[in-house]
Amino acid sequence: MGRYAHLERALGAEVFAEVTQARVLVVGAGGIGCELLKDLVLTGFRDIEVIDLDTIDTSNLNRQFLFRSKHVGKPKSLVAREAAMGFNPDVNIKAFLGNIKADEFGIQYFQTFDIVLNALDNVNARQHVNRLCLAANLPLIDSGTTGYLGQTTVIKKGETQCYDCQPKTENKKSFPICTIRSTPDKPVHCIVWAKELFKLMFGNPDESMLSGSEDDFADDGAQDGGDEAAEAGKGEGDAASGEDQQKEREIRSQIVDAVLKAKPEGADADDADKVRAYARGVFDAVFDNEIHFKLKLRNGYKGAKKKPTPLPFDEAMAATDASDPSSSGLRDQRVLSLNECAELFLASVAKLWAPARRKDMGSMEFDKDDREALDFVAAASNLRSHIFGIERKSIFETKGIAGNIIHAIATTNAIVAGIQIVEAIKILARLKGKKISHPYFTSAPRPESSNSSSSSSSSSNPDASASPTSVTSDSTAVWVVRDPIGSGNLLQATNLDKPNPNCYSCGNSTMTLSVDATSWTLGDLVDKILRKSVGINAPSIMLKSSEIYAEGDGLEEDEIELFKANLPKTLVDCPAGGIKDGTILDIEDFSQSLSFKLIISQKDDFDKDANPDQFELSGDAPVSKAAESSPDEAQSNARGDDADDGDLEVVEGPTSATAAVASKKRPAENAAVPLDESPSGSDSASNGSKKPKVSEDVTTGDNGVICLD
Ligand SMILES: Nc1ncnc2c1ncn2[C@@H]1O[C@H](COP(=O)(O)OP(=O)(O)OP(=O)(O)O)[C@@H](O)[C@H]1O
Ligand SMILES: [Zn+2]
Repeated sequence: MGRYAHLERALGAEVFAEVTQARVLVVGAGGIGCELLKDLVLTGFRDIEVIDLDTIDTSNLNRQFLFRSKHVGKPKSLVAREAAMGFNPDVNIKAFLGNIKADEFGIQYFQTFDIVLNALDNVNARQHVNRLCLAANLPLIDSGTTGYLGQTTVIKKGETQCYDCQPKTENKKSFPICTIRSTPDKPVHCIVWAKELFKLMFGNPDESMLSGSEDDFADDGAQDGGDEAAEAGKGEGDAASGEDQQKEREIRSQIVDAVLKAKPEGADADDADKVRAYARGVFDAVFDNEIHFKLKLRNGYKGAKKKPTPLPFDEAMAATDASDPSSSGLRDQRVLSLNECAELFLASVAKLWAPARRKDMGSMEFDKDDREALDFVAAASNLRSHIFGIERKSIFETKGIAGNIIHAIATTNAIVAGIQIVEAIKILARLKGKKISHPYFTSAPRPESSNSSSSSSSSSNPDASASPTSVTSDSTAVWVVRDPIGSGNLLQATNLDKPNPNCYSCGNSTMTLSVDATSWTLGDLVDKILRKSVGINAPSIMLKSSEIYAEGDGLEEDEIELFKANLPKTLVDCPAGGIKDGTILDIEDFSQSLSFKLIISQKDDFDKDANPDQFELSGDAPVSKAAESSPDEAQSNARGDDADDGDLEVVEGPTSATAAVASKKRPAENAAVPLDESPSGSDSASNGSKKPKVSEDVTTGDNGVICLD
């Protein structure tokens, strides 16, 4: 124990003993997860399990210090385990390569732990862990970072807000199509355009807004002022705009010809000169001819802050501008010269046409980690930026913008992981009713007024700090901020919020049902639980966004038949993946204006005498929300439902993983602290809402913008 003597002194022998005995689950072995494992082992924790679904990528090595280049391609969890055990071979770490959402990690699995530490990068997995921790009544410590900003929070059923208590508002940014096509004035506009060109050249051209289908013209027409303009009728402007549109169409079809019809086919594709000629043809079409012709139109580039200048290929190749001398020598960190951009454009097209990649031609999707795709987008966007007089960006910066990421910083990850450990120790001490000697651990959260933002609607949790039974009495949410606040602190603690009573995950309307899902049928569930125990009249049951059962008015004959056919099925054999341990059902009764979540916990060892019905139901029965506003709205937000209004949006900057914990009490200086997550991750919007056709990066329509195209 010698190596831990200092910890024993700080924590006291009793609490330290709890640390050595606690069973800890770490979810994620990426940037934060690696730090957590190292910290846990060095703090004396000995019984740890870690789960991660991914393998190690070269790009992880700069901050995930348990990994070395020889580990690239190996499972993160297993390698992290090996490395962490190197710090103390006596610890017991179990590692799983798998998805935390897999059936094997259900409520029963969670219940074997004392505490759960999240080190995840997406909303969906966080929501899942949150719900399982609620169902298993386990304390969860969540964390996240975005660049220099970070945050940790503690979640405990009934005591604090859970991850779903605050609806997540995605930080979506939309760009009008005409900005992307004709009037860019920021690097991001050119990068979005370059991704559309990538789609046109290598992906599904129909999905590229540069393909210029007739539909697009119709849409654009609507933007031009829509019905009113159409009705205003026959003015000269309209005639001009009609003429312009005709020419515009011609220009666009020339581009499409250069990109699609001139594609090197068959043997030509193996001929380097032919591929280069193709790349050159595209260059001429989009960087020279289009600009040249559109400038001649009456309304050409109307609304552009700065008129573009065509860029003939030879001019680009002969350019002698230096690449940014102030930046480092690394190619990705430098702003490339014009000549380098042109060369990179040709070279990346050639590499994307290499035989190994050709099978994906026509279906490629831009991926920021795909070297050639990134080079292409960096080259094309910078060439366009030059044409429109917009500042150019390094490949590294382009990667961030194109992939909607904020680069992770190792130090921030290390800080939040350290805080998670401190918070974990506080909770463990409370759980076991032990006192920690060191004052750091027992100082109560600071008063909200001293550090909260202007929002006053957020309620602190005086109950939690006051109640001796609460395990989160000493717990705080902690913010890592970029600029020192007050006395020079970069860390700021705030009280934990009380649970939101209307939360669909932890609010009153959550019940847990323990049954044997392999023998109970859906009919049993409807009859014994929903009707007899909960008192539902006309239940509708949703499983992962699919309705598996419903009754009541307004159903078609064939629907009724379909639902009835599900009743004799055992729970595990129900549609949409079945109902099993950890499944969360959304139950609704429209006739009573009532809805709640039913969490299933697998159990088959009931005492048949004491419990002849062989089920246990816990939680408060739902109450009718007829008079209240329904939580559905919040729910759909939090799930990232897209409003189906045909708008196309780009998620800019960090999303809300964090809004999660980042409720209203964040320090004012720190306007948006999101958790570590690639906002482009589609995980957060996975409920099958219809994806817009053109592009996820671009939106149609922007009031008041007159669009030529
Ligand atoms: N559902 C899930 N089950 C298990 N592990 C998950 C799940 N979702 C995400 N993870 C893991 O969480 C970790 C998050 O770590 P981190 O944010 O550092 O991501 P990364 O993929 O390593 O880095 P980057 O996204 O910046 O390239 C990743 O290793 C990822 O595999
Ligand atoms: Zn909640």
